[in-house]
Amino acid sequence: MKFDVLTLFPELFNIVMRESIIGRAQENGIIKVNAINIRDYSKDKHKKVDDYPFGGGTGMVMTCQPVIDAYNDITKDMTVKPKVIYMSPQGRVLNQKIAKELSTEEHLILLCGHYEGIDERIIEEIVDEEISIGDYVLTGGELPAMVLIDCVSRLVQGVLASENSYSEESHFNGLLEYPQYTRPADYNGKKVPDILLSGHHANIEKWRTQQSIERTKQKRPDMYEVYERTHKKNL
Ligand SMILES: NC(=O)c1ccc(NCc2cccc(O)c2)nc1
Repeated sequence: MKFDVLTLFPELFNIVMRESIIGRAQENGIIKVNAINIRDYSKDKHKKVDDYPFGGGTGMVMTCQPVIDAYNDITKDMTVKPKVIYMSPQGRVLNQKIAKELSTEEHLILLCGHYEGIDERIIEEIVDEEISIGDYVLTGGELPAMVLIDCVSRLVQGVLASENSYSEESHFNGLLEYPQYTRPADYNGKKVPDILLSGHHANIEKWRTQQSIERTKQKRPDMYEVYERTHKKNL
């Protein structure tokens, strides 16, 4: 899966996306993250990429020309135009379901805005979808783009060590994750629940499911309400 990222700060991606699981997935050729510097496409003699908003107001707006020219350049040889996602506070809020949908795409283009946003005509011209990582405003779309790349990439076949490592985890099955323990079995007098040391896998699975349900009910009643509706017969 390939991500082309249109950004004013490509170095951010070159450093962060080279580390850990995403970095290894790039080395293995499963994922490719290609950061493109929008500023390189500015035709302004001072390489300006923003300007004052018409109608007044504080802050600056990203101009059309550098972004549209960058998009046209990276897609000029593509027969199928990839989906363009603009990271914006106005977007559909990212969740595990959306991440799963996006992980089936071969190629995504992510557009990172800055300042107070981008000229609306960019959205009309090239953006297919706006996605937000939550209801708050950041200084730029780069962190949201990295969050999206991380949560989508880990669902791509071969990125995580084992497929089922995400199928049981939080949000994937509509529940929060059960508590996890590792050695030592007794840490400062705090013991690991006996059931987990029993080696009885059927009982362990039952205990874990019950823990997930209880945690979801307590921490995320909104998620529990959906789970209850879809599983009411088993509860
Ligand atoms: N919640 C998010 O996903 C998110 C995304 C981007 C962003 N900042 C850049 C920006 C972009 C557009 C308008 C705007 O006001 C600010 N901040 C938060």
